[in-house]
Amino acid sequence: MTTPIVQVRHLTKRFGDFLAVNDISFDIQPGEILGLLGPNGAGKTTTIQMMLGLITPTGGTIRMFGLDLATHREAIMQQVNFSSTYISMPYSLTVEENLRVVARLYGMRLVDQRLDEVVKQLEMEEMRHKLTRKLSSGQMTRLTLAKAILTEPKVLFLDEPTASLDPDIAHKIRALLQDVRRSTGLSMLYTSHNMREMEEMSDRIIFLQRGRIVAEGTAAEITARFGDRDLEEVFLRLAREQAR
Ligand SMILES: Nc1ncnc2c1ncn2[C@@H]1O[C@H](COP(=O)(O)OP(=O)(O)OP(=O)(O)O)[C@@H](O)[C@H]1O
Repeated sequence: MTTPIVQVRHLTKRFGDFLAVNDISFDIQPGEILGLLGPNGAGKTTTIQMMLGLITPTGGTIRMFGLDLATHREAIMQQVNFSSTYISMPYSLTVEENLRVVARLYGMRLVDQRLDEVVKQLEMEEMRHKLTRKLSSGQMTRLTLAKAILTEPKVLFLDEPTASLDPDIAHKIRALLQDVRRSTGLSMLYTSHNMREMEEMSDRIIFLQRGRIVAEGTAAEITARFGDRDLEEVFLRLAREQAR
């Protein structure tokens, strides 16, 4: 057995009387893509925000690389990055300037070489010198992804990484993430509302409903367990139950 790169135990978040995340435990192995699925309000973003140390858990522990996030956040975050549609970057800077700020924050060396590489991988040549305020939503998604892979993290949190992308570039980005995972052993926690994408990308999936894990396994295992045809049917069933 390999040692998990991420270990989450009994993680809980309460907002007042409301339990947004309710005693969840899971591991992520080196090189594994773990899908985090659940209807709106199930607790996915709250979980990711706790794993990035942006909000403090009410209970439970998060360990990465064998270290406790509560006491080693800075060391852990050097090896972690994330992409989310909610990220905002200074609009008055160009794409390249924004990426250089990220590189500086992470204390990266050999920035020029790495920048060229990422711009090429994400086909961002045309937008490289554009002001961030002038980007389309698909270009903005690519910028947040570039920011996420630029620092060559060991763990990547991807919250809807292909939102607003056209099918062609979304396909290329999924292939790129798989390539990076194969060549570097990168681990990912991945969310998407696109069930086919979740089936394609995730080695394993955890399904959240009202803050609790209600199913865990490969897409095929989860589908079989509920006796449904595909992940989409499982999702609809659990989303409708949560809404009741
Ligand atoms: N700061 C907060 N104060 C009070 N309630 C909150 C706060 N942040 C989140 N919540 C609530 O916690 C629940 C979980 O929200 P969360 O954003 O984690 O869900 P999600 O699974 O990411 O949903 P979505 O798919 O819509 O992004 C929601 O009911 C939300 O209203």
